[in-house]
Amino acid sequence: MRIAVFGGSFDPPHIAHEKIVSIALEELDIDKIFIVPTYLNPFKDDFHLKPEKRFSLLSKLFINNKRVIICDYEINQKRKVPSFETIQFLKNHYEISKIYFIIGTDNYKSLNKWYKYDELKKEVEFVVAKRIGFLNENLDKIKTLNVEIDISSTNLRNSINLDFIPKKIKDDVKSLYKTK
Ligand SMILES: Nc1ncnc2c1ncn2[C@@H]1O[C@H](COP(=O)(O)OP(=O)(O)OP(=O)(O)O)[C@@H](O)[C@H]1O
Ligand SMILES: O=C(O)c1ccc[n+]([C@@H]2O[C@H](COP(=O)([O-])O)[C@@H](O)[C@H]2O)c1
Repeated sequence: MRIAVFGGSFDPPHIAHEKIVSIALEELDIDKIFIVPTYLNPFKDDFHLKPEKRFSLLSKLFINNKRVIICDYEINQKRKVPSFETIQFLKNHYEISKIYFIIGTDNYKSLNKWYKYDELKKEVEFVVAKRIGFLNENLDKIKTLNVEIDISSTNLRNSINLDFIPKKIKDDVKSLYKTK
């Protein structure tokens, strides 16, 4: 099986995440995409929505797409999980012949600080989702995805604009932020 791994905080999921998945399924030669919500990004100090909630929002969002798997490995560890470890988990559990790892331009810049980066880059091919507002440079030798939606979860947490929340989970996100 050829796969793409799309890891992220998804705190909350937004329409750029949805678009990344649909472009990846269309443009990468893959059978499935594994979306892996973090328990907590190794470089971050806290999360906002609980991991189980972020997992269930993603599950609802992609429920009808058989090529999308929402993977609970990281949230079940209840700690920061380096992507290298997640890749080992996937390789041990599935017959995998190719792994793309999708990240946005912001993460691409700090990749060399990731845990066991030199080993990780031998196991996966990084694909960069081009992000408005970041310098999308030095990407000529790399596969890219043209996302072109200027939104981040941070902006959405600061002021929830439901226009940027995928239709399927709009009501859930609305009530989550009302009750917070
Ligand atoms: N608008 C976007 N364009 C391109 N890539 C994106 C975009 N939003 C998120 N990504 C990428 O998708 C992955 C998961 O994103 P993440 O869950 O961190 O959302 P985010 O909007 O970056 O959140 P935050 O503002 O909390 O960092 C990351 O690699 C991120 O760089
Ligand atoms: O492995 C690492 O050292 C590492 C350091 C920082 C970020 N990551 C991963 O990068 C992905 C994107 O994270 P985020 O929070 O920007 O959505 C997510 O899968 C993180 O686990 C991984």
